[in-house]
Amino acid sequence: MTTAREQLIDLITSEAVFHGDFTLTSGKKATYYIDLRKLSLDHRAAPLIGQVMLDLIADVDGVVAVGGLTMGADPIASAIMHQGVARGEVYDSFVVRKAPKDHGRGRQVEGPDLEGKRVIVVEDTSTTGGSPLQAIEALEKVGAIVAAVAVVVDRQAPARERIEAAGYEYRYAIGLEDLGLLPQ
Ligand SMILES: O=P(O)(O)OC[C@H]1O[C@H](OP(=O)(O)OP(=O)(O)O)[C@H](O)[C@@H]1O
Ligand SMILES: O=C(O)c1cc(=O)[nH]c(=O)[nH]1
Repeated sequence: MTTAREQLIDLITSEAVFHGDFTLTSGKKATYYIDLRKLSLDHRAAPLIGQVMLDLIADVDGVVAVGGLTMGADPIASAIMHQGVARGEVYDSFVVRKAPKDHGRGRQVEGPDLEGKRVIVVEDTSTTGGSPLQAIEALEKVGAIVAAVAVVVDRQAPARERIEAAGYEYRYAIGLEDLGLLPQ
């Protein structure tokens, strides 16, 4: 029987890798784009993402919540939360807005109160690591303790180096080699 990770790799390879000329969040150019939103919002793939990410973060102690910079991170955090409940591993989820809300409570981090709580920043695809670093800045402003950054697909651009240089643990579930792609 194939594992959840193997099934997820098959789905990403066949349905979420697009070839062409792309501009990335960082402004870098690339000849392929991994559109994980296409799968994190898909009923076949979302439970697999939840399971693979639960396995990835299982040994990080004392974590009460997972989430990241909206919107790529949002369905990843939800998948972890829902699959976690099914496994008896309880995580809440949170959403970090790209900027604080300009009305209501003016929050940038939405969800449970995270002051003094250990959290994991999640991400769908990581290239430069700028998005998780932005999420970390907002989380630390509300007093959260970031235990690690956990990513579904790592593009082998400088995300690991930047996040580790900033003092945070970085781990990922699927690398370019798993998808038959070369770093750019
Ligand atoms: O490692 P980085 O250089 O930060 O790039 C990766 C980010 O880019 C994508 O999000 P995008 O900025 O396209 O926004 P979205 O999630 O709102 O679609 C992706 O979901 C990551 O969050
Ligand atoms: O760097 C990015 O912006 C990026 C690359 C990628 O492959 N997929 C994605 O969603 N964002």
